[in-house]
Amino acid sequence: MITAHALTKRFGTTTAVDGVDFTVEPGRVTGFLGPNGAGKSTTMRMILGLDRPTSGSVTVNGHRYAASPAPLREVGALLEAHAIHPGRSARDHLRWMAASNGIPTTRVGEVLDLVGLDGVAGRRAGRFSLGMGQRLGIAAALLGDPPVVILDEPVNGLDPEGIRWVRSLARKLADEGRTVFISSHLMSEMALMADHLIVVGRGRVLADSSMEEFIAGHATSFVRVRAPRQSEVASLLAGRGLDVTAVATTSGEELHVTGAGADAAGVGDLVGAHGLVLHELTLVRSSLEDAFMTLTADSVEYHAHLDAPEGVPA
Ligand SMILES: Nc1ncnc2c1ncn2[C@@H]1O[C@H](COP(=O)(O)OP(=O)(O)OP(=O)(O)O)[C@@H](O)[C@H]1O
Repeated sequence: MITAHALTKRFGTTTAVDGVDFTVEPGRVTGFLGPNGAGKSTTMRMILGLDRPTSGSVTVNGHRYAASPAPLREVGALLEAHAIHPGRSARDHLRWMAASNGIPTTRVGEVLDLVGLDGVAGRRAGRFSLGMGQRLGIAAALLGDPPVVILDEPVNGLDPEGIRWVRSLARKLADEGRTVFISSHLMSEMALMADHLIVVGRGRVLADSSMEEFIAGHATSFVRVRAPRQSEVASLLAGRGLDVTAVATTSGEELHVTGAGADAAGVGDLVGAHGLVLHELTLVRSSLEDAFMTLTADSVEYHAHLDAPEGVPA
């Protein structure tokens, strides 16, 4: 279990992590989601004792990780920038790590097999693709068979097969009862991988809930209606207690209908019973990606202002 309490990290005038509290529990995959610069890597580095908190604390299984006598057996971590000697083979890299941590070298073969690198274990790591490098980093993280696994953006650079593999590995590790903490800036990825979600923006926790609760609370939907006699349809629906908003689009005005009972069939039946004609009736679900963007909109460090003409500040 990982526990952060009022955890804060400042770099000069930048507050990278701003008084966060959270718990990462065993037996489930916890997604750590936030836009670039939200403070995810800094938080993970503090968990691992690589950065010292400015104030507050973070513990792994009740104590500071840096104080652990057998670090690799307690926490396995893949950080974004992992240093591997380019001239050393994958097998030698892992053997060296095992030896310096008192782990039997027989474990090296097991983890190489687990991550699918057994066929290329003798090749120099400097020649590895980004995806192979990620797999090697994950192999290193699992070397000590740790009960706590921390992976910072593990799917970066992986192809779809590799992404699916990370997903099933995370599931397997959680099912074995381990604490699995995975960062990402992609909501779509987290939705498929995590049971629990901690969303951060500008160093603060914006949401901490089960994936199910997050979806129920944030994924919204509305019914899009177009009709030749639009204002009559609008007043009919509003008269039944539905929330109706007229929205101007490039292809003319449309109605967005929300509220209890705002399903496409109900809207269609009601309008039909009053002899009115519809040209469009669509249930539109906002994606989880939209929910994440809305939640973190104020926390994004660098916005792309695509609609601003060149040279004009947006
Ligand atoms: N060593 C450092 N010195 C100065 N500022 C830093 C340092 N490390 C991180 N920061 C700043 O702290 C903030 C949080 O960075 P961090 O890397 O933790 O975010 P992140 O959520 O992991 O983002 P990304 O997805 O881009 O890696 C950013 O504004 C970053 O520029």
